[in-house]
Amino acid sequence: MSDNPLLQPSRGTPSLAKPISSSSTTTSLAPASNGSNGSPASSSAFGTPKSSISRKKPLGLDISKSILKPTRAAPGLPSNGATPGKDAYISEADRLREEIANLQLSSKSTSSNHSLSLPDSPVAAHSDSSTNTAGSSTTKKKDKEKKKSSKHKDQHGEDLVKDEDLSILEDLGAGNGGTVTKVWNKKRGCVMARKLILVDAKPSVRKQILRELQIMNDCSSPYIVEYYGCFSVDVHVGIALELMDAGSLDHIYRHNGPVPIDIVGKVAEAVLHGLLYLYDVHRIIHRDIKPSNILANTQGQIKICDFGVSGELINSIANTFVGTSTYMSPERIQGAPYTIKSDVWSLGISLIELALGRFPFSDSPEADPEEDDEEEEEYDPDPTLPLNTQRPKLDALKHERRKSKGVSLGGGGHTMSILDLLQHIVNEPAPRLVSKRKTFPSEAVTFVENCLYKDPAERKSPQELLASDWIVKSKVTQEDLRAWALSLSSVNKENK
Ligand SMILES: Nc1ncnc2c1ncn2[C@@H]1O[C@H](COP(=O)(O)OP(=O)(O)OP(=O)(O)O)[C@@H](O)[C@H]1O
Repeated sequence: MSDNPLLQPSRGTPSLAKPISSSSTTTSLAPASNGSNGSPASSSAFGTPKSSISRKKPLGLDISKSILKPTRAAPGLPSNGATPGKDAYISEADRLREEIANLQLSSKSTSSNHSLSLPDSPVAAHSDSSTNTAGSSTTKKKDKEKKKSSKHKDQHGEDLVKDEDLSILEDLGAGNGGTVTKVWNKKRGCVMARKLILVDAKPSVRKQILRELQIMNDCSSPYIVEYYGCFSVDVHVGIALELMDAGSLDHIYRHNGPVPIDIVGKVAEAVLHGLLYLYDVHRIIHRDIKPSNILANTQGQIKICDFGVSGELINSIANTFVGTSTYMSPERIQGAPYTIKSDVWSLGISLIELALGRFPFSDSPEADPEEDDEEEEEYDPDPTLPLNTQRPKLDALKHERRKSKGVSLGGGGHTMSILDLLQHIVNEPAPRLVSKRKTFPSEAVTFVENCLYKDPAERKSPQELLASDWIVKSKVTQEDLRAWALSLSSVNKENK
């Protein structure tokens, strides 16, 4: 996932939408919206780029934090002198959360303009409009800055999470924007995930990015990956996050096969709660919902990350990749404003992907990995087609699918380019939750259909979806989710 904590929302949206609209009847890019009402976004709301067209990067850095909700750090690591064990880690992680929460409380109690009222940050834009009247004095501003700067300090004036306290344990993954490693926080005695994003920006912009990221401090939800802090590391911006020890859903299905449909239902529920929390409480639209931004842990929790809070970060990611999300809704591809219903579309695509174990868009239903053998028999190479449109040999195909399931743009002998895919999303019927080999519950099929109406007005809202039968009648408990997470081969391997 990218740092949608940084970053993901509209990764590359503009640059992709433009070619499409020029080659089809699609509309040109509209100004980004900051909310479901479709009104034009303010310059900073939700980290939305001031001009979405000029943004090279996908939105959506991740990161979030739920200070008040206990989540267990991954087991198996020694703590500072304490007997290694689950309880030791829980208490360390909780202690850190409490410490941050206390700092927040004291900051808030001394001023209504607490540290999240940062200039140019999404929340800042929001809260400034209500609390900052024309007469804000210089003194007040200074006080505000002071509180901001103490936000991540402990009672000794030290940063709560500093890069030098983190020792690298292992790589967790890499996305377009950065790399993620599992780290041991020597000072706090707990494990964390550290995301490093290569940022191509001058020091002042870098500082601005770090300020904007502080908004994640204010996120507190059991459905949002917890944020512990951020810091500068050479040319990188580092973000310390809650370690989700079962990993992201894309890794999970790639290593374990399709996710059981009942578990997919709980994923849907968790993502919807997370989206609603972000929107209702912080007026943030996630903008980059996809399996790699949905994470699970062995506590049986499912959380989202990588929502875009820092426009500066999105703008400054050094990676030259001009990405786009293949999970983007048709209206977004056509340049319509982003709304929470765009996230609902991305959720629908992600759910199909998890249930089938492959990315749903393909020009051949035979792209189902379970059906590789059939494909081999049916494949009939056409020597008149260019080499790069020929289907590769089965072994290579299988290898490629294993490598790139989830962003599979190919199948059936042809390779779909990213522009073809975006055209396909706009012009063809939405994918459905169907498989030749499995029958899914009708409630699940209907739920996904409701996520994937191409017209956002018809598409259901998160509230409506949460009230649907598939969610309401689910009998899957958190204990079941825990058992599922513990059964994953990737998790088992880790624990050996
Ligand atoms: N908090 C976390 N706990 C455990 N694993 C994580 C965590 N955050 C990220 N990861 C792992 O690191 C991988 C890389 O994450 P990153 O956000 O850099 O990119 P991405 O979301 O996979 O791709 P993209 O940059 O295209 O969005 C994720 O796919 C996930 O497997």
